[in-house]
Amino acid sequence: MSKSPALTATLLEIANLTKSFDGVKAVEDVSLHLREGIITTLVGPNGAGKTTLFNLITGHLRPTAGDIRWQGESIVGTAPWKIARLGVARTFQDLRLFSHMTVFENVLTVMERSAWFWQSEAGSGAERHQRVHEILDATGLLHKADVRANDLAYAERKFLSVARIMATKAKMWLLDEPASGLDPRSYERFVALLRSEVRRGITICIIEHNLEIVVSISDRISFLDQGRLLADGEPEEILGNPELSSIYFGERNS
Ligand SMILES: Nc1ncnc2c1ncn2[C@@H]1O[C@H](COP(=O)(O)OP(=O)(O)OP(=O)(O)O)[C@@H](O)[C@H]1O
Repeated sequence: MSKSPALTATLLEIANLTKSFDGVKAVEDVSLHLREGIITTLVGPNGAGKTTLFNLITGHLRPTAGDIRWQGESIVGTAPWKIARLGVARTFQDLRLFSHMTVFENVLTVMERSAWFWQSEAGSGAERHQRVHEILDATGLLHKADVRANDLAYAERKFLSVARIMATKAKMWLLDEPASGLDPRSYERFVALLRSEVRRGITICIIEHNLEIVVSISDRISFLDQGRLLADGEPEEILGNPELSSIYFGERNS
C-alpha cells in the first residue's frame, strides 16, 4: 500500500447520491470520498451500480438525488466535456482505441483533444511529440509506436489505454477493469505503472471483479451491492468480512 488513505484529502466527494431508472435504483444514497493519490477500487456483484457511478461522475448521467463535488464544488449538471476539462478521465472495458491509428497517433490525438492542450501549455509540435515519446516509454510501447492499435497484442492494447489517459493530464482516472486478462508479467508491469502514476499524485478509481487483482492493487475498497454502498475501508477490513464475501460470491439468501 502506498500511503494511509486517512492522510490524503478528498478530491471527489459523492454525497447521498441516487440514480433511478424507471423507479429502479441503480445507485441508492451512496456517500463516498475518493481521496487524492491512492487507488480506490469499486467492488461488487453484477448490477451493483459500479458503472452507473462512473457515468454519474463523468456527467454522462444526471443523478436523481444527491451531489458530486470536485474539490469541494458541485459538478452535478455539468457537461461531460467540462468535467473532463476539470481533470477527470475514463477508460472503458472495451478500451475504445482508435483502432486504425498507430500507437503514436492514438496518444497524440488524445493529447490534442485534451483540455490542457487548449489552455496555455500546449507547447510546440516538437514538444508534443517529445511528450508522446515519454508516455510511450513509460508504458513500454515505444517500440510499437508505428504499429496500428488493431495489430497490438491484448496486453499492449491495455497499456495503450493507459498511455492515452496519461496524455489527457487528468488528475483522476476512472478505469473499468483495466488489468483483466493480463498475463502475470504484464500484470506486474501494469501495477508498477499505476503505482508510479499514483506516486506522481494521480488519483485512481478502478472497477474490478477479479479479487486477486483487487487485493494487490487497492489502497481502499468501496463495496457496492444493489446500488448501495455496504462498506468502505482498507482492503483487509473489507475482504476479511465474511458477510461481504458471501454477497460477492452469491451465497446470500435474499
Ligand atoms: N440505462 C439504464 N437503464 C435502465 N437500467 C439501467 C441502466 N443502466 C444500468 N441500469 C441498471 O442499474 C443497475 C446497476 O447497473 P450497473 O451497470 O451500474 O452495475 P455494475 O455494478 O456496473 O454491473 P456489472 O458489474 O455487471 O457491470 C442494474 O440493475 C442495471 O440493469
